Amino acid sequence: MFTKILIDKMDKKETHHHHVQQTPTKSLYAIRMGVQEKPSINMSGAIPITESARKSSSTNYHRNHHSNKQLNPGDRELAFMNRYCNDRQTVMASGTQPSLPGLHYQQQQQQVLTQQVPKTTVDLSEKLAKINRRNAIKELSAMQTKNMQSVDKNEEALKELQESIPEISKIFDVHCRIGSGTFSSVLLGTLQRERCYVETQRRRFAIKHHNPTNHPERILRELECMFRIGGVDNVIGINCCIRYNDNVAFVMPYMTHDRFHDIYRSLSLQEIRDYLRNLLIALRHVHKFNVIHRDVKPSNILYNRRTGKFLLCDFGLAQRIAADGSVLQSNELSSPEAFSFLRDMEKGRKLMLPDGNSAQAEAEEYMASRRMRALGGGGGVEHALAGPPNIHRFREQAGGHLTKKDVANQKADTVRLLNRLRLVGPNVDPNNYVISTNTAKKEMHASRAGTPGYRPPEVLLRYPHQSTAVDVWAAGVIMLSLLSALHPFFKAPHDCAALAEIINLFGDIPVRKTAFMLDRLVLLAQKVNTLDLRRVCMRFRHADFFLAPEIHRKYRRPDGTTEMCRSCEQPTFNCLCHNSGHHLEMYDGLDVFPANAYDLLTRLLEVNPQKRITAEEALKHPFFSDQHRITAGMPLHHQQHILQHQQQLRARETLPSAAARTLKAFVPYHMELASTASQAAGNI
Ligand SMILES: Nc1ncnc2c1ncn2[C@@H]1O[C@H](COP(=O)(O)OP(=O)(O)OP(=O)(O)O)[C@@H](O)[C@H]1O
Repeated sequence: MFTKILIDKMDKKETHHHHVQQTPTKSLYAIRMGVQEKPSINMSGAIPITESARKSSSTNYHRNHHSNKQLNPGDRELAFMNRYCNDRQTVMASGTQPSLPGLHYQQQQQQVLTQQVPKTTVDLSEKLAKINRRNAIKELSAMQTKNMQSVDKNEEALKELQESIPEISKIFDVHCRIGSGTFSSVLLGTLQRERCYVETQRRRFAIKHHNPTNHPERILRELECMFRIGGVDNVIGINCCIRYNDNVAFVMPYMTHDRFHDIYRSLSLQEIRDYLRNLLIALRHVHKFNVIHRDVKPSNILYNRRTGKFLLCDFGLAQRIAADGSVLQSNELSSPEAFSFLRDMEKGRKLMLPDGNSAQAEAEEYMASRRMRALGGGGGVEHALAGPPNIHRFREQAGGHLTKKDVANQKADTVRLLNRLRLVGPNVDPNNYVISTNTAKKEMHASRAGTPGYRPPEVLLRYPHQSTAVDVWAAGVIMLSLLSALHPFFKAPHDCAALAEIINLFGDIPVRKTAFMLDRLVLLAQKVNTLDLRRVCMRFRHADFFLAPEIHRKYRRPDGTTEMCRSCEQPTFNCLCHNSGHHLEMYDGLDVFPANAYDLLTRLLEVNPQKRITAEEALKHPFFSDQHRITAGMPLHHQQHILQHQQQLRARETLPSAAARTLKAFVPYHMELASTASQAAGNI
């Protein structure tokens, strides 16, 4: 049956795709026509255009270019065309023609230039204009195909949900797709019975529609985690679960969140501290249940920068560990555990609480957090990462005139560093890079569940007895991205390369030692030095300063060369090796993070899982000490009051009231579909 569904779907997708490719939309057609109908381009590639039109197109482009993400597809086309026109004008202006007001004047200039410019230049600029036009058309159609595909995917997800669980559209107004992963599509829904409310007062829900190919036991495991663990301490809860045949949807409180990719470079120290604290609170909670989340990564963290709210979601890969440290297999659907769980869920019906995650509730919470901030308290912080105190001095050094050679040198330095971090020996066999030293036990089977780039050494070393330390490592990788402003930090295509990246950063010795302790032997061709995490983070975050020509000139040898460190392959004054023996440029005052941030980072990224800090211990680390929150110049008694308030808030953690155990029972309906589902809706 699965196969049939899959084939049907694939057929549908393919037909649709053909349709998309063959029939350009009206707007594309119009734009194509526009391009073709333009007057033939003269030697300067200029299309007569008034100055005011030029200005407005240029302003539009700049405005749109910066806010392109918020634009709808039509606007994006407009932005693109504006840019296209601008680009053509740039080509036109590249013939040293100053931009002058007035159409008449331009035409005069064109005539003058026609007479003066030799034929070869004319040919060249015509060719350039043609190439430019062709590229623009290509780019435009690619952009349109992408837009159409995303609209298609959105509609496809809506249609699929409504077709596979028909009752959903009797309970919810499903608005759009808000996310998708390997195993599911997540859609935004509001209750139909709240249609009478103003839109902003309607509670919003995230409906996670599992792909029918997702194994039922896996879905059950995720559901169990969300039910038993979720709803408190920054862990996502569940409102209800609806099943129809082989289709399952989880209904969860919706949370507006920021994409990590958009914010990781600009988070302030306080925001980073709050982000990590919230993550560790969530992990401490999950780990209390002897559960490894196994997929801790930014896209599974919902974080709202404005309100400071935080939720850890997606328990699709979670695993329970037994007392002896072995990973428990998920419950079989017919096992007594599964039944007892479903019974518990049934009882959970009565635990329903009203949600408060409407847009209005969110705005109110934001205003409350602003008031708190005004008093000097925590919560979401608006301002971006403030520059270090000595930033001006460094800027002066870095801001000197850059020659082409300087820029090339800068690029080469960074590329060398990235290559050094990502290097994998050419003769390594990716399927056979680690062997077991314990010949008595031949097991090499270990769980690899997780996302590349976030897997810890013990997973890459195929160690079967994994623990909650797996998640702590992933939290460390997130912290590494935040401190270095490099995301994703680890990018290996396979586990062998992933281990190589870890060795390239932490050195071969810690990895060899850990491997030995776990009865493993890593096959390494050469020694690799440990790098200094703080300098690596600073090097990426403040690349401009490390690459400032002034500093490079200061250390250049009389013959024009620069001494390089053979181990980290950087100039010796920028050496990144731990305990470097070189004379280093210290960049004092450049770093915005306190030393204890790097101390915590080192402990989260401890190669040896048995020595790695736990989430609970990490929360007691001085990096999170409240002393950082005492504001200079404010009477202490006032701050005491703030701290008390903060503690009360923290007791609640940052969980929206919405997510507190608002559980609905699992609704396995088939025949009695209408009655049960409506009843479920009534209970939300
Ligand atoms: N409660 C929610 N509120 C708002 N958005 C959500 C919510 N839950 C999930 N999302 C969005 O949907 C995306 C995918 O969700 P989720 O990670 O649970 O699905 P998945 O199929 O398991 O994904 P992956 O395969 O990437 O792990 C998230 O990254 C997030 O952007």
